[in-house]
Amino acid sequence: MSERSFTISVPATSANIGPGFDVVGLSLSLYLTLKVTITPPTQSTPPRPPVLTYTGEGADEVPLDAYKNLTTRVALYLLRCHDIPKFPTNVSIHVDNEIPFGRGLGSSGAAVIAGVLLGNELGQLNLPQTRLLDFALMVERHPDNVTAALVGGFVGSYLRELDQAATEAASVPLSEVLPEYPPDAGEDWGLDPPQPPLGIGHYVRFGWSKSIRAVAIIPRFELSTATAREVLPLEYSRKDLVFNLQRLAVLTTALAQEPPDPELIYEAMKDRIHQPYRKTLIPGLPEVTSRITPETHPGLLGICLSGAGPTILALATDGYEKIAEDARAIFREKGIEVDWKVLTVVGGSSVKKTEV
Ligand SMILES: Nc1ncnc2c1ncn2[C@@H]1O[C@H](COP(=O)(O)OP(=O)(O)O)[C@@H](O)[C@H]1O
Ligand SMILES: N[C@@H](CCOP(=O)(O)O)C(=O)O
Repeated sequence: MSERSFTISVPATSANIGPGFDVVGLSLSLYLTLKVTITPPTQSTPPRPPVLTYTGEGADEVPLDAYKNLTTRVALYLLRCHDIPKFPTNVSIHVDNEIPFGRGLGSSGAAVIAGVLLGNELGQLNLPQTRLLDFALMVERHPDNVTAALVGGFVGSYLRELDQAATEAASVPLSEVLPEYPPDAGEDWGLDPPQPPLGIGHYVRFGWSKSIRAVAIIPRFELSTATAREVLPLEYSRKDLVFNLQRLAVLTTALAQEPPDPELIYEAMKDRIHQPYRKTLIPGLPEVTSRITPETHPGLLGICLSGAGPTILALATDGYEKIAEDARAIFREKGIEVDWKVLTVVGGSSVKKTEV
């Protein structure tokens, strides 16, 4: 057996794009990259868990213990589901991450997809993309980020209605899907891991106008997705649901038209399902989304919360700097500093074998 080496690359994502809560996602040009090397065991190299090194966003907080790190725990979940109880010996993983944590740019979705791809490679499982998505959806249970991160582009997805048995299989607590593996437990993890039902997630890729860029205005504070979901109601009025459905139906096609129509898109990126409830967690959100318009900022198409926030996503064909700097000024009035980046819509995740 010879040394194997490969690179996994997963893009950031922006979910929702206004009205498409838990439905649509967009893959963007910031990357989580894993460089992986597997050295064959020799008599003098005793088995060891993967060695993880990490640079970039989150480097000061991410666990480097392979049994605690989100990406490697997801990889181990895949391996265990295929009767492989532990990591192969002598795996080295260097992670470089450009996706900021807890900002609404899909860092956790990217970490989960990286883990699924890592498990698939480590176990040489050759799983099809649809099955990889099933595993990702057992961990991150809203499909918008993980689907866009895996397949790339502007994507809409839904979860298949499952029968009783499959619903139970897909509803197991996350702690059973991803236990915090004790490093000294050897191969004895106890319970068989819960297998994902087949074909949970389904998606379609929409068109995307090549002239549209995404300006990400990124506040310098973290907001966990879990916290930003806790403030949402469990029920909505028919009026609010119809408001969002009308806009989402228009938006998915409007963003593919050449040239894109700001009048149509600005209104179609409005939302009544999640943003109004999240404004308590993101000072400045209503002001930024209402004061920056296509009339005040030529080139702007529409503006919304990115994922669960706090990042603001402005879609535009021009005028990127003015949009971002004016958003910065509004956030500053609330005592919040931001960074901003102009991003492009990119393809999905890749795994490339590298020569050693
Ligand atoms: N590359 C990574 N490696 C390990 N854990 C990660 C990575 N990226 C994100 N995470 C975990 O996901 C958390 C952020 O997830 P979440 O609250 O959903 O925000 P986001 O909007 O960035 O996805 C981080 O605090 C961290 O625990
Ligand atoms: N639909 C989800 C998307 C969360 O995205 P993230 O990038 O903030 O993790 C939601 O709005 O809760």
